[in-house]
Amino acid sequence: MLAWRGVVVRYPGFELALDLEVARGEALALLGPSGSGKSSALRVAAGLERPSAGRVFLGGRDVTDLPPERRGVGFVFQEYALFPHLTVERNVAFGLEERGWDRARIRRRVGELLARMGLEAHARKKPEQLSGGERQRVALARALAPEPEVLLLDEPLGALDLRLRERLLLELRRVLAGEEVTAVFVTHDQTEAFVLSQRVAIVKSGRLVQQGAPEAVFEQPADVWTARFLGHKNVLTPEEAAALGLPGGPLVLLPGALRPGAGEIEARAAERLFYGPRVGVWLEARGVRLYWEGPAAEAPAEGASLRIAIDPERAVEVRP
Ligand SMILES: Nc1ncnc2c1ncn2[C@@H]1O[C@H](COP(=O)(O)OP(=O)(O)OP(=O)(O)O)[C@@H](O)[C@H]1O
Repeated sequence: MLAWRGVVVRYPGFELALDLEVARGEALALLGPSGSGKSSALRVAAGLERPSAGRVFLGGRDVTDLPPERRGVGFVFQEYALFPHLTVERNVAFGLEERGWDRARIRRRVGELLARMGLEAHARKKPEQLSGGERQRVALARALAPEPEVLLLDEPLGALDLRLRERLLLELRRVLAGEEVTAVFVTHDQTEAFVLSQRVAIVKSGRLVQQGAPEAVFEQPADVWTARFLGHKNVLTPEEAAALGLPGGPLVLLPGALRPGAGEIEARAAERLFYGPRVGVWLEARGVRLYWEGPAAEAPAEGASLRIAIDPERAVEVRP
């Protein structure tokens, strides 16, 4: 449905080189740290930026030379804010009027989207009268209104507080499934990428380092950098692995690999962090710092000495 083929974007001191395809109906997350080139990839797909080399395909058609409005993509970018002088419903209707939809059809589509986004009560308000989360939902409704085949979202939950993010995350997930749209979104937050997408593509310094289903990528990261970026805390050098009696390395210990209270390895609970539903404990064992997380009832007390076991089945080898 969407493909970057040999796409290169160059700025002073930076180069993005990308070959990537997104299937029809798929939700793909472009995941990477700040400055890795995710937004550039998205802007090239939207037509907001021309690549220095390579082509962009949409539905099998080469759209590299087409302007954004002729690509049939919807996008939600920070800089494309809502029209401040228009009400919520007029914002959502705007693109449909431009496309010459008849009034009855516009009214139907706008009503449907406002209902889906929980915005009916705000239909007559101006953007300045809305909260950040409501504005984000309007932007999403506006992008979805003309039934684009492809939806491009740059940090769609970027500026929101944690609770609102979680709520909008679920809504966005429902919308993506309900609209049967092909979606690509950019984020630096791995949980957001995991929850929303069927596939994640991880970008580092303008290069794709790994792609796959969220669980597959999490359970088998390509290398040490990717493992850490995805949030793994137990990433062991070969020396640390050897100290713990594990062959090979670098190794990533997957969740569930550490069992406190059983086994041969003597350890000390250096820090106990109460997160609410779960407790995190930093352990020191044979000169190696290890992280365990689980329910409070199973967590060792801070300062306690204990024995731990490591399940070698839950240790995966990664490239340095
Ligand atoms: N118009 C531009 N002119 C010059 N350099 C640019 C331009 N746009 C982006 N860059 C540079 O290209 C690199 C990649 O930028 P890009 O916005 O694609 O990264 P990103 O991964 O989306 O980052 P972030 O998560 O911070 O938005 C950065 O180093 C950035 O400074």
